[in-house]
Amino acid sequence: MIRFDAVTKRYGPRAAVDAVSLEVRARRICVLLGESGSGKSTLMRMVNRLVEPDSGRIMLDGRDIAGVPPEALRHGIGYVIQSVGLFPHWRVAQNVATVPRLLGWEDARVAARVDALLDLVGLPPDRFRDRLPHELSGGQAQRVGLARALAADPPVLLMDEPFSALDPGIRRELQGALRDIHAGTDKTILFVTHDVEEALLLADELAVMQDGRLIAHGRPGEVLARDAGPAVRHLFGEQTLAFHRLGTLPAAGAARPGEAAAAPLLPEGATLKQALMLMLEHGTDQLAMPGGGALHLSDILAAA
Ligand SMILES: Nc1ncnc2c1ncn2[C@@H]1O[C@H](COP(=O)(O)OP(=O)(O)OP(=O)(O)O)[C@@H](O)[C@H]1O
Repeated sequence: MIRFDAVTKRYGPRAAVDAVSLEVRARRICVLLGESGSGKSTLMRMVNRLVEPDSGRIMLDGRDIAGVPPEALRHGIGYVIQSVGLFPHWRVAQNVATVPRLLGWEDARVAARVDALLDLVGLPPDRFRDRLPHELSGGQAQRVGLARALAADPPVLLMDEPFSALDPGIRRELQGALRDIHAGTDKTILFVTHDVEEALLLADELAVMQDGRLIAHGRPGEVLARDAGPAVRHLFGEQTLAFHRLGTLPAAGAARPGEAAAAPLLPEGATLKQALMLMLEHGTDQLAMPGGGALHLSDILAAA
């Protein structure tokens, strides 16, 4: 769906993005992860032509975006940024309706779409549609920003550290809301963050950047595999890499047949990290699996 072919962008002698080739498959959430200055935002901003590459090519649905006028391109790409960027004198409904209005939708269609989107992002339209941006909390403003990006139903969403400025609790709520929205709408999402926990929570695919280069790409479990290179180990923390890896492994895969008498029951679909947390919480070294079987602490250690 989004393909970068040897894309390079230089500022002076330094390459902000250095010969990056990456394919983001349709309907996936691909998280670009890397330390500050590694080139994540620059790579993302080339997709909607806010930045032009010096060399290489970016294909969107098989079409070279260099041949698509930026305005037309951006109508098919939602863009959400950390500072939200709502128009301060426009009410929430007007802000959300920006792109549908540019596309010439009729009033009734715009109004219905605005209400549906406010519902989708968890803001009851009756309470929120007539508010001004300064009457919103940071989390509510970010929800409006997400609604606005989704307004014309673009197949692609670019999200550049959208939740970084929010409190941890609100941030988790919005991460959950984004996963739900993604599950219900089939968008292809490119998401930039330097937060490892956020990346692992959201990513179908991880693309790890360092000094402008793509140094790892794959499913989180592949990127965090035991043979991960030094840069990935450093980013995820030498001490915590194995723990993060447990979060990518389904507990069901490590369980054994048999009973775990009187042991706590692990929820359906839990990871080994969740299993370990549950063992610590209950001070036990065994869990019962939903549908039968048992998971022992030694099974977790063997898989880590
Ligand atoms: N317009 C610009 N002019 C000059 N240098 C730039 C410009 N934009 C980015 N850079 C440089 O390119 C490099 C990559 O920047 P970029 O913003 O893409 O990194 P990032 O990984 O998104 O960082 P952060 O997480 O801090 O946002 C940095 O060294 C930055 O200083």
